[in-house]
Amino acid sequence: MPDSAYPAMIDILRDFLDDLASASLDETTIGALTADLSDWRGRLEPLKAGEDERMFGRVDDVPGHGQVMCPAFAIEEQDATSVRATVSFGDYFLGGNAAAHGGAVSLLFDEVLGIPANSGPAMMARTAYLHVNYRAITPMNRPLTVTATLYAVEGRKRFVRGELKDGERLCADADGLFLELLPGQQ
Ligand SMILES: CCCCCCCCCCCCCCCC(=O)SCCNC(=O)CCNC(=O)[C@H](O)C(C)(C)COP(=O)(O)OP(=O)(O)OC[C@H]1O[C@@H](n2cnc3c(N)ncnc32)[C@H](O)[C@@H]1OP(=O)(O)O
Repeated sequence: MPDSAYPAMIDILRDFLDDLASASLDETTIGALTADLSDWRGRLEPLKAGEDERMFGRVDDVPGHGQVMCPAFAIEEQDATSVRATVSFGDYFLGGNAAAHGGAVSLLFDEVLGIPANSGPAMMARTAYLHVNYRAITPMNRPLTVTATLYAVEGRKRFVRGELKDGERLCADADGLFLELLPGQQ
């Protein structure tokens, strides 16, 4: 995707969602925003495309693959069985009491554990289960470290563990089973 403005547009969209989530809105602003968003719906609707033609979540060389569903993480280290990345939960991912939403933490783990689960040449693997333990509050708006390691492979089963840390403090850990798809399996 050389020279595309898409990654910068996704960055602005992330910032917009953080600003929206952290704002106290008056009725005039809500009305203006509704009109602008409605205008954009009209512009985007005719551009609907099949999965293979979409960009959202499918851009390999930008953090988060160019989507805003999950916090963008930046990979610092990666090998065949493990990955380490930094991530920050913006206001859009606030749960309550200054802690990140648990669903957003799970979504992050699904994405990050999916990397070592899918790093080999074999068929793609899908998440069969993802067990998440919330060990301490996941703080907002600061760099955290997320890691994932493929620790066992049994036939089609790939077992992956992950941790989310604020410095040395463990915020959450996860254990996932990813199953290699069979030929023809969706
Ligand atoms: C933010 C967006 C950005 C997008 C940007 C894309 C970027 C690209 C990055 C890639 C990163 C992908 C990471 C995301 C990955 C997903 O999130 S995938 C979406 C969530 N997962 C799903 O939708 C899966 C839904 N489930 C299924 O499709 C099927 O259940 C499965 C997982 C394919 C397994 O079905 P199956 O092949 O029929 O397997 P089955 O014969 O039932 O079981 C095989 C064995 O596994 C065991 N097993 C199966 N399920 C379980 C279970 N839940 N617990 C324990 N054992 C189990 C069975 O007991 C059996 O064991 P054995 O008897 O052989 O010892």
